[in-house]
Amino acid sequence: MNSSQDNLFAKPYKQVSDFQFDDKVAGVFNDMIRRSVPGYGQIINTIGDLAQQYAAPNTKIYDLGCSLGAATLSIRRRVEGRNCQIVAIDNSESMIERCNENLAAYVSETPVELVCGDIRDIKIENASLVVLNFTMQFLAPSDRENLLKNIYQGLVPGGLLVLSEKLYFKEDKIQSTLDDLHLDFKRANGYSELEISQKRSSLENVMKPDTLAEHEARIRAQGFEQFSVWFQCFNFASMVAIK
Ligand SMILES: C[S@@+](CC[C@H](N)C(=O)[O-])C[C@H]1O[C@@H](n2cnc3c(N)ncnc32)[C@H](O)[C@@H]1O
Ligand SMILES: O=C(O)C(=O)C[C@]1(C(=O)O)C=C[C@@H](O)C=C1
Repeated sequence: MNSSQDNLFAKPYKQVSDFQFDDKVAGVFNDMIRRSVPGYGQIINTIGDLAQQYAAPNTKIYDLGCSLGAATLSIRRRVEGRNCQIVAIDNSESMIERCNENLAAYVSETPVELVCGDIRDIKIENASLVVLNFTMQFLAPSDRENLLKNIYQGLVPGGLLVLSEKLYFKEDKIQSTLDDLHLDFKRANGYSELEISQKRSSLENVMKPDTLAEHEARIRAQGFEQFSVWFQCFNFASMVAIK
């Protein structure tokens, strides 16, 4: 996938503005997320494996907050021949434009409906798999329950939700220990102290992580029968829930 190197926060800003998924971010996003989220590549590959297990014939698969289409591409490779339709949605025009190019680079018989829109406004229907890969953390906390309701109602029985998120920990020493490990991961990937601190300020008002207990309680409250974390590295986790 095409992406320039992320140096968006490398020069000092007098005032750091709130993080947005604009054209600048979309242009470096593949590099940014791989250097910022431990296990991202593994999570993308595993979403494909889960699609192979869960995508039921003649159903839909939703990739909510698809960005450049990494999860959609991973899924599409694994569900050929099942008459599935993938619906990939993002409200950033720059992401959708680039996602469209990325999808067009590979031949596939599985159609992808690419939607530039808000995931809070669409109706999920006849879904065997719904993916929220580091997207829900950017919704206002008050909107998260409704989104999960919509997902639960739109899943077929036995359907799967994959939810990946940055986590917050209520226990202060655990929070600071795992946060420090994440910062070391970013340093090891070449980010400077200035880049790390400016990006942190930029995300502060925009990205509001929940605790794992909050995620589990909200998911189970919708009626999901089974729930587990299948991946965790430091303060990043990916969860599965089965209807
Ligand atoms: C961290 S990125 C997701 C990464 C992507 N799922 C992946 O696996 O590479 C979050 C994405 O969610 C999108 N987003 C945030 N809020 C949204 C909303 N309300 N509706 C649609 N997309 C949204 C952003 O534009 C951004 O592209
Ligand atoms: O928490 C951070 O420092 C991050 O950079 C995380 C994160 C994410 O989890 O989505 C935030 C914004 C970018 O989309 C890439 C990574």
